[in-house]
Amino acid sequence: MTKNKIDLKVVLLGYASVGKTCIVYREMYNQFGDTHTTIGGAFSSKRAVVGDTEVLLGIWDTAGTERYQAVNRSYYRRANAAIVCYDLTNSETWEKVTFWAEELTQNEPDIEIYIVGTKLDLIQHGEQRAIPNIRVEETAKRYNAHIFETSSRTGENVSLLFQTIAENFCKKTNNGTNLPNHNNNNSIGNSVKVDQKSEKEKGGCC
Ligand SMILES: Nc1nc2c(ncn2[C@@H]2O[C@H](COP(=O)(O)OP(=O)(O)OP(=O)(O)O)[C@@H](O)[C@H]2O)c(=O)[nH]1
Repeated sequence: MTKNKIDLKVVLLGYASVGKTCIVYREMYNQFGDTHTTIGGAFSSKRAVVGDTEVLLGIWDTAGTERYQAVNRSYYRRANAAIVCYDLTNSETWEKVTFWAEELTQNEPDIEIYIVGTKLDLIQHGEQRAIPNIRVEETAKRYNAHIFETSSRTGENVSLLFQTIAENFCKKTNNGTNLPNHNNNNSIGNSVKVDQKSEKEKGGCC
C-alpha cells in the first residue's frame, strides 16, 4: 500500500533516430517494433513504486529532427529529469548530447540528466563503439549526469533506467522511504555498470 504520491516529468532528447521513441515503447508496452519520426512531442504516463511512494512519470518524447529543436525547449521546461540519448554506434549523434546537456544546465539547473547510449545490442553483436567510455564519463562528470546504456530491441536496462529516475527523484525530494537496494547493485557512482547484464527483459516482436 503506497502512502505518498508524486508527479515526475521526464523528457527524452537527442539526435534524430537515436531510438527515443523505442525506449518509450519498450517501457510502456514491453515491445520493440516499427516507429515513425516524432513530430513535435508525444506524451505517455507510467506509474512506478518506490518504497511507499507512488511516482507518476509523465514522459515527453520529442522530435530529434533539427527543425523541431526550438519546440523541444517547451517540452523540457520544468522537467525533473532528462534522458539525453545518443546512438552508441554513431558518432554524429554524440554532438547533441553536449548540446542538450549544456542547454539544460543553463536553463533548468535542477534537472537531473541521464546520458543514455542506445542500441546496445548492436555493440554486443560486434559493432564498433563510436564514443570511447572515457569521453562519456568526462561529459557526465561535467554535467553531473548519470550514464546508462540501453537496448530497446532486447529491453536491456530500459525499465532499470526509469526506475532509477523515479528512485533518484524520491531521494532528492525526500519522499522515498524504504528504498529498495537494487539501484546500488548496478551502479558505479552515477553510472550503470555497462558491461554487466544488470537487467534483461526479453520480449518484443522483432
Ligand atoms: N538495433 C536497435 N535498433 C534500434 C533500437 N532502438 C531503436 N532502434 C531503431 O532506430 C530507428 C529509430 O528509432 P526511433 O525510436 O524512432 O528514434 P527516435 O530517436 O525516436 O527518432 P526521431 O523521432 O526521428 O527523433 C528505428 O529503425 C528503430 O528500429 C535498439 O535498441 N536497437
